[in-house]
Amino acid sequence: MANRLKADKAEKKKPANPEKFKPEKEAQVTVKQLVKDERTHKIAGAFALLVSLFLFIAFASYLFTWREDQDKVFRGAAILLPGEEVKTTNLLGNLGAYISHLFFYKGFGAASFMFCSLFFVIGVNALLASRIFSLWRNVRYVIVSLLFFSVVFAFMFRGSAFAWGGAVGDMCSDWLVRMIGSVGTAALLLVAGLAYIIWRFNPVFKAPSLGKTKTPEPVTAMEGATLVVAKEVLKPEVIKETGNKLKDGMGVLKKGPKDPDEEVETDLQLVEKDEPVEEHPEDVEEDIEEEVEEPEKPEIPLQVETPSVTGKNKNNKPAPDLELEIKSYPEVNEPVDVPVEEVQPEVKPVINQEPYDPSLELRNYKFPGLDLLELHGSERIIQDPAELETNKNQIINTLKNYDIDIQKISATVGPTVTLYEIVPAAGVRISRIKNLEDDIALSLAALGIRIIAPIPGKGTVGIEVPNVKKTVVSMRSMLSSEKFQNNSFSLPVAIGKKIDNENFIVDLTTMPHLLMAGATGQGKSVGLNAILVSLLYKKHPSQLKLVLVDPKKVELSLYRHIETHFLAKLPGEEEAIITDTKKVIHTLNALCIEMDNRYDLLKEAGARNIREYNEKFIKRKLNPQKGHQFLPFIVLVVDEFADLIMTAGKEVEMPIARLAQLARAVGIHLIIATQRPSVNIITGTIKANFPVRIAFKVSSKIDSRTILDAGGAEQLIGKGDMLISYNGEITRLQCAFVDTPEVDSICECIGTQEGYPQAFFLPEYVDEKQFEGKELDLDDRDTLFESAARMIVNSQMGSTSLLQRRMKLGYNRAGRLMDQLEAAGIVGPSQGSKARDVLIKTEADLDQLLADII
Ligand SMILES: Nc1ncnc2c1ncn2[C@@H]1O[C@H](COP(=O)(O)OP(=O)(O)OP(=O)(O)O)[C@@H](O)[C@H]1O
Repeated sequence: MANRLKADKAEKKKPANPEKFKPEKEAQVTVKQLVKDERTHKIAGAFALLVSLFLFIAFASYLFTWREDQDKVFRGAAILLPGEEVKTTNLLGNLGAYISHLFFYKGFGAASFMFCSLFFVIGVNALLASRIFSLWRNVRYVIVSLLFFSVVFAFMFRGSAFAWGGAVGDMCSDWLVRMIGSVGTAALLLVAGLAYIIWRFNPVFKAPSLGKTKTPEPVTAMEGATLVVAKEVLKPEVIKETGNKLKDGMGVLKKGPKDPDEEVETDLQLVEKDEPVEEHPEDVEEDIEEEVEEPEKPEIPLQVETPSVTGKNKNNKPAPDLELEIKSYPEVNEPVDVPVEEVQPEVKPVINQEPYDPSLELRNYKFPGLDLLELHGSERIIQDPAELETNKNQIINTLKNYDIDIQKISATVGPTVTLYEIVPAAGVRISRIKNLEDDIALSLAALGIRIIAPIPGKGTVGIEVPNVKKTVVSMRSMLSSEKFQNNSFSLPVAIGKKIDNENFIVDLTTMPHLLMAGATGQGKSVGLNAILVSLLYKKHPSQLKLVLVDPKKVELSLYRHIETHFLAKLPGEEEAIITDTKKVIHTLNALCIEMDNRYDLLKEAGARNIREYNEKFIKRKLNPQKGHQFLPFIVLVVDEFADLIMTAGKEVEMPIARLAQLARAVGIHLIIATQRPSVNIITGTIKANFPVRIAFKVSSKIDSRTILDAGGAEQLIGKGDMLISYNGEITRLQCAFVDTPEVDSICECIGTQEGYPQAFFLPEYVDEKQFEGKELDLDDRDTLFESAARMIVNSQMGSTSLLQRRMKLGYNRAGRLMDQLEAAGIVGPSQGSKARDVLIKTEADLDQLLADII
C-alpha cells in the first residue's frame, strides 16, 4: 500500500510516461514499508500456519516415537547438523523429534499442543488481514493452559516415564507436593480448575428451596439478570471479561483499551470476530494507540470505531444495557410481528363503561410481518484495514503539506462513509482547516469528501471519506431493531443509519413536518417509501390515514391497494391517490377544513392536542352524538412538490403553509418531496414552516444551501446517502433501503385483508368563489339542504359549527346553508355566538314543510 502511495505521487509528476513508474516504485520501498506491507503479513501468516501444522504433526508423532528417539535427541542440536548419521523415527525427522523433545520433555509436556493453536491464530489473522481471532486473548489462554495443564499432568502421572508435564510441570508439581502435600495439591488444582470454569461460564447455582421459605426469583430467568448479578460480585476486570464474553457469544468482540494486556502491537487492527454473524449490524469497537516514532514523519495512531448500534458505547467498557440490545438481534432473522397494541383478541359487547376501542371495527387486522422485507446483502460493515491506512496516511500527508500537524486521528466506519476525526496539534486553528477545505478535498481527490470543521460540540475536525465497499441498510434490520419495536412514539419513522451505526428512528409528530429534496435518482422515492413503510408497520388502520399526492403518477401508485384501510380522499372521488393539480388544491383546502373542524372539537373537549382528545374519547368522556369521534393521524405526502408550485403557485403554497403552521396539534403532518430544490420552489414561507429537512445528493452548493441553509449535500454520493437537518444539527445518514417489490407485498398483505367499506373521507371542499355575489334564492338551494335540515331538526341544535363538523363542510358553505334554512323557516335568526332556535320540532313537520317548498 505504501508502494501504491508512492506510485500515486509519481503519477502526478510524470503522467505521460507510465512505463517508467515500476522500477522507480520498486526502488523506493524501505524496510519499514516492507514490514508494513500487507503482502509481507500474508507471507508471514502462511508461514505461521505451516509452523502450526509442523508442530502438530511432530507432537502427535512424538506421542508414539518418543521412547525410540529419546536417547538420540538427548545428544542435543547436534543431530540436526549436516553429515550426522543419527536417524530418528518421528514423522518429521530429526527436526520434528528434536523440537518435540524440547517442547515436551524440557518444556510443558502434553500441554505443548497449545502452541499449535497459538501459531494457527497468528497465521489466520495475518493471512486474512483481519482479526478473526483475538491474539492477546489467545496468548493469555495459552500461557494459563500451559502452566495449569503441565502441572496437572505432571501431578496425575507422577510415576510415568513419559514427560506428561514436562520439566516445568514436574518442577511446579514437586514444589507444590513439598509445600502442601499430595492432598493439598490435588485440592488446589481442582479448585483452580473449578474457579476457571465459574469465571468463564458463570453457571447459576440454585439453592434447594427449604420448606416454605421464599427463595428469590431465579436469576436464570433471563441472561440480563445473570449479567447484573455477575457485575455485583465480580471485580471490575472480571466484569469486563464477562461483558466481552457475552458479546462474543453474539459474534462480536470488543477490546478494552484500558487493559494493558490488550494494547495492540500493530498499526491497524480493526475488526475482531469470534464467530461471524451474518445478518446483524454489529457493534465492533476498537481503540488502537501507538507511540509517535519519528519526529519528522509522525506515525499517528488511528483509532477505529464501529460503535454500538445505540452509539453510546464509546468508551470501550461493556455497556450495562448492551446485552439487552444484543438479545433482540436474533429477531432480525425471524418475522417479528409488530405488537398489535390496540387490537383485542376477543369481541366484547360494547358496554359504555369500557374504554372505547377504535380498532374494533377491523379487529382481525393483522400487521404485516417482517418476513415481507428483505435483507439486502450482509449488514456487516466492511472495514478494510488497508483502505483505512491509506486514507489515514493521505490525510496526514495532505494536511502536512499545508503545515497542519495532527495530534491524534480516529476513524469511525459507517455504512457508506468513514469519518476520520482529527485532533489538530496545539496551536493549529480550526478555522485554518476550514479555509483550506476545498484544497484538502482536492488533494484527497475522492468523490464525496465532506469536511466538518469543527465537529459541533467537539474541538475536532471531521473528514468523511466514502468507503470503497458500501453497506446497504435494509429496512428489515431497521424495523426489527429494539429501538423501532419498543418505542412509545406516536408516528415512528425509521429513516436510516448514522455514521456510528445508530439507527435514526424518530417520531414524525415531533418533527412535525418534513421537507425532502434531492436531484433525480438519488434516493428520494426510496426515502418516502421507508417512511411510509415504517408507519404501516406500526399503525392500525384506525389510527392513521394517508393523503397521497403524486403528480408523477407512478411513485405512490403502489399504495392504491390499501385505499380502504389507510387512504383518505375527497368524497365523490374515484382515485384515492391524487395526481391532478386542481384536485390537489381541493384536497389541501379540505385538509384545512378538517384541521379547523378538529380544532373546534378539541376546544369543545377542552383538550390541548389530539393525544389528549383521543384519550378522553377512549375513556368515553366525549359524546359522539355531539359530533365527537376518534381522530386518526393524517399524514399528507406530496411527491414532487415542484410541479404543483409551478402550476398552481400560491393556491398550493398558502394551504400548505397554513397546515404546516397549525396542523401539528390536531394530528396532521406533512411530508413534501421535490427534485428541484430551487428558491422559487422551496420558498421562504415553506422553509420557515418545515424545520426538519432532508437533502439527498443535489447538483450544486446553492441547492444544498436552499434546503439545509448549509453546503454539503452536493458532496454526497447518492444511493440514499443523505443529510438531515434536525433539531438544528446536520447529521449524515444512510437511508434505509426498501425495494418496490417489498412495498408491493406489504400493500398486498394489508390490501387483501378486510378493510373499511370505503376510504376515509376528507371534508368536502367547495370553491367558495362560486357562491359569491349570488342572491339567496330558495330555488337555488344547496344540494345538501335537505340533509342539513334533517340533521338540525333531529338534533334540535341550530349550530353552524355542528353542521360543519357533521357534514364536513367549510365555514362559508355551512353558513350559507344555515341562511337557507332560516329563509325556509326551519331555524330562527342568528343569535350571535348562541345556537339558533330550531323552529321545526319533528321530522313529520319537516317532511310537510319540504313537500311544500320543493
Ligand atoms: N437507501 C438506499 N440504499 C441503496 N440504494 C439506494 C437507496 N436509495 C436509492 N438507491 C438506489 O438509487 C436508485 C434511485 O433511487 P430513487 O428511485 O429513490 O431515486 P429518486 O431520487 O426518487 O429518483 P426520481 O426523483 O427520479 O424518482 C434506486 O433504484 C436504488 O438502486
